[in-house]
Amino acid sequence: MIADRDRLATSDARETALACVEAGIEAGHPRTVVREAVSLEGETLRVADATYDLEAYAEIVVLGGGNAAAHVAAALEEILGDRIDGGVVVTDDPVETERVTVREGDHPTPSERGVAGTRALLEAAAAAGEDALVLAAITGGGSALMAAPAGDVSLAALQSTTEALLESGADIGEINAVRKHLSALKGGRLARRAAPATVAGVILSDVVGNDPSVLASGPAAPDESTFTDARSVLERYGIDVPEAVRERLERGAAGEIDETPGPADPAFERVSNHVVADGMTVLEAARDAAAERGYEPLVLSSRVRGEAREAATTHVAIAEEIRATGTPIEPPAAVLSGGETTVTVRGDGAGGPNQEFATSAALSLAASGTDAAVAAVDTDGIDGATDAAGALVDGATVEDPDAARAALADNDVCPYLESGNGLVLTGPTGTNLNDLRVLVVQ
Ligand SMILES: O=C(O)C(=O)CO
Repeated sequence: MIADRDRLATSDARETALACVEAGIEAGHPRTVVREAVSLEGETLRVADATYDLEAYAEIVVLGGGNAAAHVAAALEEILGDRIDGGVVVTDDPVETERVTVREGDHPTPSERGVAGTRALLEAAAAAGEDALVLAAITGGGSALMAAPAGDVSLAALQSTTEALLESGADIGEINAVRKHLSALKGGRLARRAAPATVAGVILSDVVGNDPSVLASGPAAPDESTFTDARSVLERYGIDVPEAVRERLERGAAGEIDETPGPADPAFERVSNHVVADGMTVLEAARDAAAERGYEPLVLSSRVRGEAREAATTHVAIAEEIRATGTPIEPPAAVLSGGETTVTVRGDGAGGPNQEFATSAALSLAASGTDAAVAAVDTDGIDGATDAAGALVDGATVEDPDAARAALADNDVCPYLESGNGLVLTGPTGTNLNDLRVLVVQ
């Protein structure tokens, strides 16, 4: 899965960090987690802890989107075979399916083809009858991939708003509060389109806390955020948006446009959202891989967030403590965390949160002389808007601390890491369960 693995795995600590990354991503792949969470016995379909009597439904369709949505659709087809009548998913990681139509879109910036695919998805949702069972394959990346600009908002306006939001340092709940109010699908509007069909969300969570209304901007979840919240996010982060976006949010806040459907909306009477995998799925597998290699594992949290470079300093401090005093665990040890850090972009370069985390960690490791390797990856294989999943570093990565600091200052760590042989390249992994960080302390 990791390109040029041998070149990267130059020490036992680095090898172990890569093994943890691979084990975590593999454990979170839909072919694994969907098979665990979904099963068919006779006419009873189990999705997580819910059961559906298939005799009650005239058709079964798979609808959704996200980086891993086609893999979810393929896994559902394996389980349900020709019981699936059709469906549409929009993704940037296509895979062959027999019955569900896979439409390609783009991530992290929405595109024309994504809009076209999403139109087909909305049409399929509207066509689902009262006696249909909709399996909603929803995964991270869905917000950009399932692009359906609402009202007078153009695709170009949605693209520039998306880019400004992603660079602002706002968290995913804040970003998606805005996106939900610019969309014909997000914020529960897909479920409203499909109602009164029964909807069972099969969700891979890449958001801290697994809130289905935030995940992929909650196409099938009631939304409690408001137009006013969306305006506050833009104000809080000083985000400039095109006129049509500003006007829509203003009109919505003034009550001139319908709010996204909330929990009391009848559209959700037959909807249940099931999270079948999340960041902890990845962390548990990575923890086991570390233990198998003789490293004492310590899972810190699946909920780490905040500015990537600062989170790195804290993580390295924990590694330093382990090395210096054996607290809270004795080396050799592997410290693991998940969640999603952010980058407040001030410069004009290439990189992503995991690459900034790794660069900042490498600087701290070099400064303290700590013998540790650090891997930080986005489990979908795409960190920021680069081709790298993230990076693998140690204290030796930073030969020139000033150059590393300059790369961070310009948010241009991707070329810096590339020149130091630090980038981890996987290509699209088929899943998306947030970030994984592994610190292996010798
Ligand atoms: O909203 C999205 O698309 C995300 O990746 C978070 O789920």
